[in-house]
Amino acid sequence: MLHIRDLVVTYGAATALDGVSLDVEAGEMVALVGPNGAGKTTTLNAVSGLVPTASGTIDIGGRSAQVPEGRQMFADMSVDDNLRLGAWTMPRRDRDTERVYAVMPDLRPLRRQRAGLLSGGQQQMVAIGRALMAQPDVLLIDELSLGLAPLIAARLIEHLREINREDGTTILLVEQEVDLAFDLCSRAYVLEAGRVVAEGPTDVLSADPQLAAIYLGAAMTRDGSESP
Ligand SMILES: Nc1ncnc2c1ncn2[C@@H]1O[C@H](COP(=O)(O)OP(=O)(O)OP(=O)(O)O)[C@@H](O)[C@H]1O
Repeated sequence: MLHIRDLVVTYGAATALDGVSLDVEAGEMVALVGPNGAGKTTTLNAVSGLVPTASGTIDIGGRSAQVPEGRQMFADMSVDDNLRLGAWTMPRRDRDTERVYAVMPDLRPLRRQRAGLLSGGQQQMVAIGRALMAQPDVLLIDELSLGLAPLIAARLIEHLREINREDGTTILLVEQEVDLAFDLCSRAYVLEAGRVVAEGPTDVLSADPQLAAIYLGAAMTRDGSESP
């Protein structure tokens, strides 16, 4: 579904991605993890066409939609109108927000609320819902749990599981909380300094003590500080 080969992205003189290759098959949920500045957001932005690529190829076998870091709500607009914005390029008949409420019923009672008044977790649900309105084959999610309480983040993971199960939506998840990402995803890529340094089934990766010590533990706490 998504095939990236030897991708290089530069920002001026700085190389953010230095030959990244990754594959996400249809219906798969794959995690992209790694320390701050590894190039995770750049990878998603390159797939979405938000940053130019210097070389390499990106093949998507369908439509992609990105849930950006920081949610980016239109605070004065209702939940329903925020959702509809995700489908602005679609025919009018495809702008029905019911599809989102069906997979995230927690949002339904909030549909007329101003998005700016929602909690962080609710806003993240709207951000996911807005991306779903574009009926993507591949959902690219940047920092799902950032700033959220663990229970709320776990609830969002359940929603993603449901979205994947219901629609077969393929998911590429960038997430600092490795446990959370590995709970959802069966495979992962570990990025460091613009390169893939490890990849494989998440149960194998998390059982690798060297990898855990270097990439999946100390370097990966939510606030970027070292864990004990
Ligand atoms: N707009 C930009 N201009 C210049 N350099 C950038 C820009 N965006 C990112 N970078 C640099 O590119 C590298 C990769 O950044 P990126 O945001 O993709 O990493 P990340 O893995 O998503 O990090 P984080 O976990 O901190 O969000 C970093 O060195 C970063 O400083």
